[in-house]
Amino acid sequence: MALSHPEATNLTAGAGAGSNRRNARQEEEEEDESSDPVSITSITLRKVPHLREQEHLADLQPVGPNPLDRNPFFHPTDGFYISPYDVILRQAAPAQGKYLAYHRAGPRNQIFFDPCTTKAAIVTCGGLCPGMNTVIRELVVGLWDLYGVRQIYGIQAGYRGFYSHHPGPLHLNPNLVHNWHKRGGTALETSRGGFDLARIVDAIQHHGFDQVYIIGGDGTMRGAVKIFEETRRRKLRVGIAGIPKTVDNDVGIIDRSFGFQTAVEMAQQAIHAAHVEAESAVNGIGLVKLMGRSTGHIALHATLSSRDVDCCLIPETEFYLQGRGGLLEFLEQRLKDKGHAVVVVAEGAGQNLIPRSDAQKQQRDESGNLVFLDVGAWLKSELQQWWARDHPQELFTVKYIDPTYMIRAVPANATDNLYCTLLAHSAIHGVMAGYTGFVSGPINGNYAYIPLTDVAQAKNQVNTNDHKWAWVRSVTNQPDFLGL
Ligand SMILES: Nc1ncnc2c1ncn2[C@@H]1O[C@H](COP(=O)(O)OP(=O)(O)O)[C@@H](O)[C@H]1O
Ligand SMILES: O=P(O)(O)OC[C@H]1O[C@](O)(COP(=O)(O)O)[C@@H](O)[C@@H]1O
Ligand SMILES: [Mg+2]
Repeated sequence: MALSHPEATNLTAGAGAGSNRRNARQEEEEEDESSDPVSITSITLRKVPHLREQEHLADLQPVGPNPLDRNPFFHPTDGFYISPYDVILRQAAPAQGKYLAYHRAGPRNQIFFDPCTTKAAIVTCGGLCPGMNTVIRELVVGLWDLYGVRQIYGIQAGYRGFYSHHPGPLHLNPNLVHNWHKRGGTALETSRGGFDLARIVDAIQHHGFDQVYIIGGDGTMRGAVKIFEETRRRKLRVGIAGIPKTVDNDVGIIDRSFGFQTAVEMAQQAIHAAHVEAESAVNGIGLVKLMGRSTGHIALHATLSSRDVDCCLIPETEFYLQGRGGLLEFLEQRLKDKGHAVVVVAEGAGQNLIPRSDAQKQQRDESGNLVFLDVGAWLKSELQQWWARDHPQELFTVKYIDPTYMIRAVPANATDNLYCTLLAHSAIHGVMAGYTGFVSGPINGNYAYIPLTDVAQAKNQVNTNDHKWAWVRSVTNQPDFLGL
């Protein structure tokens, strides 16, 4: 029952049966009656930084009770406001009785920002993802309606927008953003690169922003950590919240990233088209490249939902073309059996197989990400060469579809829209309560605050040893490529 985090000695939990969202005090009480000493050995709380922990802000006091007390649509009753002892457990089934816990997200009874003077900034960075506009919209409407904040600004075109004077921060209000959740992309615009820490924090100071909401992927979150650290180094009173955006679902700790479900749905359409093309040709192969630089979640989920896929290739497992147990042998058999085949390949799969010039090996995008070669185009060419070599007299066709931008540029579906709303509101509640350097996100279905540093490091890869991947292989009956 020991608590590993030295600063949270009040947090103790009882047996882990039932809900994984448990009030630690409640569990402490339960523990006396029905303790199961074997099932839990310790809980480690991943504490989220609070403004008050900074030496120069040690005397910071709440500005008052949460304005939701006076909101006609809310009637806070006992348990409405979240206490610091209310935690979310990360592991539904812990290893060796050890749990990681995170602060539960939601409104606190005291706030540390005066809504009349608060000045909030919102920025979107990196590639597009369905739901970005919904998050922006809900940040604006949430700040305005829940807390009465009126100075809300959109930073345009990513991190560089903080310091480029043209066009400058855009004053946002609920009327302006009213319909944004119905639009794909980001109305604030986005960009890669341009991360100039000193100039970004100078701009935060210059404009007097005391809340900064940063929507972006893994690169953006690494930048957000640096901004958070620099605001502390400069002794600023600024709340920084990250909202993880990654269509690939490659961010760790949280259950899934927003836009992912919309992306899987869109991917189905591409797979369906590839299937129709392949079925309608003699020896037709439909080839679809899906997003996923280091993870194959979209490919995996789309494959399992579609059931038209004959082979799913993801970055987490290697594959090879020639010889026994290779892709070509498998496809030859499929064409013989069915007359057509559908292959789904995640963009990061097979990168090690594609020949590269020295210049290509060095190529990086503006954010410093390695530029991947097009595995779909390479695979198409390999398949065509193979068939021309081995079956020169027989008809054959490969129809290659790359739906990347069609998938990520659409508006979020209903589920993702609701998810974006809860994410944005969770972030606002956390910042208003004085938390900083955190990310809001769902863990086992409950919303939590997670230290930015944890999220910036955590990866979420497909576990190729688990049931889901085994199921993909049994559905497709594809080779395991273990003859490598
Ligand atoms: N390690 C890093 N430190 C600081 N900023 C970074 C870092 N990596 C990326 N960024 C910045 O974050 C922004 C988005 O990064 P990018 O990798 O393009 O997209 P994503 O955040 O979606 O992964 C860019 O402005 C980029 O300069
Ligand atoms: O052409 P762009 O805008 O650089 O984007 C291409 C890349 O963006 C992605 O959607 C990933 O973007 P993020 O890293 O921003 O999430 C990849 O799937 C793709 O490789
Ligand atoms: Mg990225």
